[in-house]
Amino acid sequence: MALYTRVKESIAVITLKNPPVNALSTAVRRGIVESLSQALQDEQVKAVVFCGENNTFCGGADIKEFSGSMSGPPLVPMIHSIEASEKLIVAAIEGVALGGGLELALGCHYRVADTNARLGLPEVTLGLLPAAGGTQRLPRLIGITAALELITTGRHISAKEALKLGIVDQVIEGNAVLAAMALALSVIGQPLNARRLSLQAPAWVPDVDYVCEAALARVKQRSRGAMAPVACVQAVRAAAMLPYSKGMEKERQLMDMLFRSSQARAMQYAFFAQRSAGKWSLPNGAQWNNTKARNVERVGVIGLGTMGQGIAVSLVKAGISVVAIEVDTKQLELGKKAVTAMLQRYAQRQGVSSPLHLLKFTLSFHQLRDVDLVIEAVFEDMNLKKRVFSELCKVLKENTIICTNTSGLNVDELAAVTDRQHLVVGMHFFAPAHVMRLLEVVYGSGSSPEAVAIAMALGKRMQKVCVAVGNCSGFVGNRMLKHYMDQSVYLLEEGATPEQVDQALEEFGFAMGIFKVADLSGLDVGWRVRKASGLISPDIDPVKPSRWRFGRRYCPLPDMLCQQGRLGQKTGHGWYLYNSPGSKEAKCDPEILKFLEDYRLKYGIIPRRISSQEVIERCVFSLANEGLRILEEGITAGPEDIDIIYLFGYGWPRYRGGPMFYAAQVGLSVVLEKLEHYHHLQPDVPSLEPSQLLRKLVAEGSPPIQQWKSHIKNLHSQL
Ligand SMILES: C/C=C(\C)C(=O)SCCNC(=O)CCNC(=O)[C@H](O)C(C)(C)COP(=O)(O)OP(=O)(O)OC[C@H]1O[C@@H](n2cnc3c(N)ncnc32)[C@H](O)[C@@H]1OP(=O)(O)O
Repeated sequence: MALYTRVKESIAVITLKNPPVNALSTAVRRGIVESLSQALQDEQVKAVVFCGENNTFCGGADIKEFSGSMSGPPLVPMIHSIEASEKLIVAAIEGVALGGGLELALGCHYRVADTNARLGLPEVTLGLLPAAGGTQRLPRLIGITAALELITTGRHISAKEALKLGIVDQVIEGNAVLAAMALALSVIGQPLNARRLSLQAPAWVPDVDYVCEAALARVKQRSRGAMAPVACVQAVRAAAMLPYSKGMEKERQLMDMLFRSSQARAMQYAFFAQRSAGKWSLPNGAQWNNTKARNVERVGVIGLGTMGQGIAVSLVKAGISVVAIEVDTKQLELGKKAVTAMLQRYAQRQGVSSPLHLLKFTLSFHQLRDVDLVIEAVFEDMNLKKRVFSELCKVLKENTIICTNTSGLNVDELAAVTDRQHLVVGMHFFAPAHVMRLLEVVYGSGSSPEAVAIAMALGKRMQKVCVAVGNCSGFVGNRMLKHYMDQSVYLLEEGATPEQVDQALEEFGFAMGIFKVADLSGLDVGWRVRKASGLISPDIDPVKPSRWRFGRRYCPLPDMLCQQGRLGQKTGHGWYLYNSPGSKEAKCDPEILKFLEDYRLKYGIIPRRISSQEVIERCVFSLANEGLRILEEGITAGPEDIDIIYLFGYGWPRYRGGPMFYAAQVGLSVVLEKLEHYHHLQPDVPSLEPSQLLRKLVAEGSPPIQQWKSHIKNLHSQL
């Protein structure tokens, strides 16, 4: 709703009330229309101030309403009547003015913001465009180029930047509502036409066509198949080329197309999935709102390799003191140099003072005696990690949390060597740890809810998107990835090339195809894991290794590449060829094509043409199938957690929602049918066998993804 109040005789204040972000729900829009009409009818009122309750102007349209049938006053005519008002209207922006919230403010004649306010048109991140006049009014206010940048990225900007761009008229420290009233009193009576953005022409740009074409090329390259950024450019171009009313018509047409799209549904799902992952819960009933996390101020980081460096940088950026440990002076100096350089660059870019005083580098475990939490980031070796954990217990305070950054080792086995199993959790960062947003917080069978809460809260402070997951081999992300990778190499055996598989995956929307990713990470990473798990042993023929291990299909191609020293980018060749070791541009390598041909000949495999559809079905459905198994086992609380892991850690295209959402969108019965088909063709690949949960969900009529949790609960109670 909206609250109407009269102050200072001649001023009416309309306060949006819809906690927590005053989204423009049906009730709020009704309230605005009624309050505005009251203000316009009251002869004593000369000016109106719009503001939001609880120092939050407005978070935009109510996204929850998008999935139902919309009712109540529509935004476009509502904002138009604000702009057309004969009485002066000022927006007092505190907290946020986002999406429809900013569009409402753009309909007002003046805008005042407080110094901490954030503004933006983030509709593109929801698969939409600013369709309440935002694509037409903003270019008229700040010019085509700046509007294109803001609308196509959805970036939030500070009040300071908004002032510089001309979006707000004043930025004040203190009460924006009082400042808006003061501004209103100082300009009452002045003509308003010059303040009505729909009546203005966008500032002239010498070559609008060129600017828009360049923007189009940029967004197409960046968004990898997402429709909304392209539509945003088209709408802004209409603002540059057409009169306001025609531009609005174009905005509406484009919005109609986007609003109905599966991409918009996926991105709106992703918005709520991200928030749902933050509301973690454990199988024992502990959850985010019934578990207190004590504060962490000092953290120890053990190991300053690539992961440790990134973790230390993220911690310091969050204002946390770090004691960083290495085994010898040389490693310590190397780590120190890298961390210091990263933080200095960060301070320079942000224009802040360097936070290096928060860092201490040492070789001595004794320096850890005061820390509240440690993150172990040593080499991925169980025995080494166990040794580190035992040593830590000798020096740490008795309530210090011990976290491991393992990417898949058993957290319970590690906890077992400590004197505090309840205080041990996994914090699985993704490389590079100071850049990647994802953090899997892994709870073991003995981890206390408090330890999980502390790790989740620390991750959030480090600006990570945290997902609580149970302890299993590879946790969630890497466990699922294994099946996706297996299918991709089987496809090579059967006739595909690395480029063909990668192209299909990139067209699907992945940031990078699987073989390019493997070359980037280094093929030896997986090789080491396979050696440790007994899949590679000295008695296996290196020239013609078996294609089966432990009774299951196995593809030895990656091992054979490693044996040839083809480890990826770092050696200048892997699945692709690179100009030199370390260079990034992947080129098709004729040697690999020959190698694959010889391999198929040696094993009597007749190559066949493989379609992009088959690549996607086999790689993506086997990934989703494993995700369903993870849900079945209760490793995550819901499908949203899995999707967030893939969106933030594995370059999954946001406009496809995540693997679980994608499976639901394609249709669970289709996924089931395809998996049955591929499993029939590959009976020696157990992971292709449709999961029990998939069969159950299909049998129960393929409920929407939001209802899966209750079906999973029933599955658990039947087990
Ligand atoms: C056409 C389309 C038009 C005209 C639009 O306006 S589309 C909407 C455009 N607006 C946005 O995209 C803003 C979305 N919201 C955010 O970015 C953030 O929520 C925030 C910056 C406004 C606040 O961030 P934060 O303080 O971290 O809080 P949360 O993100 O956790 O949000 C708190 C709860 O509010 C719910 N929420 C937030 N925005 C909306 C919204 N626009 N509609 C409906 N609900 C919204 C959010 O889901 C959280 O709810 P719970 O999970 O706590 O139930």
